[in-house]
Amino acid sequence: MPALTPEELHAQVSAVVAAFQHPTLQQDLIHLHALHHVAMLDNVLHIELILPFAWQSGFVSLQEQTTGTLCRLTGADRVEWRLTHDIATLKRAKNLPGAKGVKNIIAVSSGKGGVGKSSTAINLALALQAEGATVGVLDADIYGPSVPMMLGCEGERPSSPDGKHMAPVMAHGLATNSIGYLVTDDNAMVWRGPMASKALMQLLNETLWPDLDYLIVDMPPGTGDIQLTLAQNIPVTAALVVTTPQDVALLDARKGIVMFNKVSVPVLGIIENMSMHICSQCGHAEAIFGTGGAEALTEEYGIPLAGKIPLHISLREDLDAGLPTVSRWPDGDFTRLYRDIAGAIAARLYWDGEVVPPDIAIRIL
Ligand SMILES: Nc1ncnc2c1ncn2[C@@H]1O[C@H](COP(=O)(O)OP(=O)(O)OP(=O)(O)O)[C@@H](O)[C@H]1O
Repeated sequence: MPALTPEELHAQVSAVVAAFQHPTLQQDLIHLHALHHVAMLDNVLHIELILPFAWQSGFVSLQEQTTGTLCRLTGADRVEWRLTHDIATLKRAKNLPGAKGVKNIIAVSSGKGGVGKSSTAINLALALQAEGATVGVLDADIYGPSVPMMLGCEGERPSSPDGKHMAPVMAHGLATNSIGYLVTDDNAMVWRGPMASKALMQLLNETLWPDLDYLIVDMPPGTGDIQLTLAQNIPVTAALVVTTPQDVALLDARKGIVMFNKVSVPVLGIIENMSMHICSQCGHAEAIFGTGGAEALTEEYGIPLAGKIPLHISLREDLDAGLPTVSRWPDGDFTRLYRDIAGAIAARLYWDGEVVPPDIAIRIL
């Protein structure tokens, strides 16, 4: 096969890459300006992509689906792929100035306690990381700060390099801070609303976050004053509402959606947790909390169903061991599920959002 000119090579690769379809792509990769570099060296085709949202799973599909065709069309022996992420900063609700070092904040909330908001927040944070992003977690769940326990770093304390700011606790690659690192016993439980909101805003603004693509904020459950104040003041890009399929949880999830609407925070999706019980003995799936509720909610508010996570004993055991499922079983089925949800969320955040210049993080230490 005669060697292609660089222009011909670029045209061939562009055509194949442009034809690639994936649920996360609302425009093809060429229109997205993702194809950064194409070259043939020693009969190895080098292709570099730059994506504005966390896209590792999409990248794997692209390689699987196009490598053979590309070799055939270009005469290359193999393809050397490279993906770089340059995650876009997206417009925040009410154009609030961002938190230093943080590109995008995603609030994970629930209308009521115990639906698995923290479990979902942590596994999604780890899944976004696995998808190629740098991620942090702010545990704002003042009434049950479970993030330290779930990440296996109970008893740790953030250090302070300057006596004013806190260096986050690093756990499983995530930069984390939690009221649970700072307040022992049940002290925080008795804080009144304004005190709690102030403490949480301080936690957000006085943590020395490393450059983060996404900061997941595990919100306190419910829709009271604290939640409303936080939803209003945290520079959130979008929110996720976690619910279970029971009517009572759905009723509260509805209140959560209304609360975010009130303060102009877009709700990116609803996550149905504990949607099916999967028996650890026989694998039988049973809808012990009912079915169809989250779908009804998504229809009513025109908000997408971001995903359904089953109720399974291993998800709880992993968290109790301080080794969340996505971290403990990187190739497991539940990890696949969380990564699919995370990839879809990252993409939707980008497609629904408006790209703004990142804040320049200036910190005086
Ligand atoms: N899908 C699931 N399968 C099995 N166990 C789960 C699942 N989701 C959550 N759990 C378990 O349920 C319990 C409550 O979860 P979690 O603490 O995440 O809820 P929450 O909504 O954040 O609660 P709160 O708001 O009261 O802090 C935990 O023990 C957790 O491990």
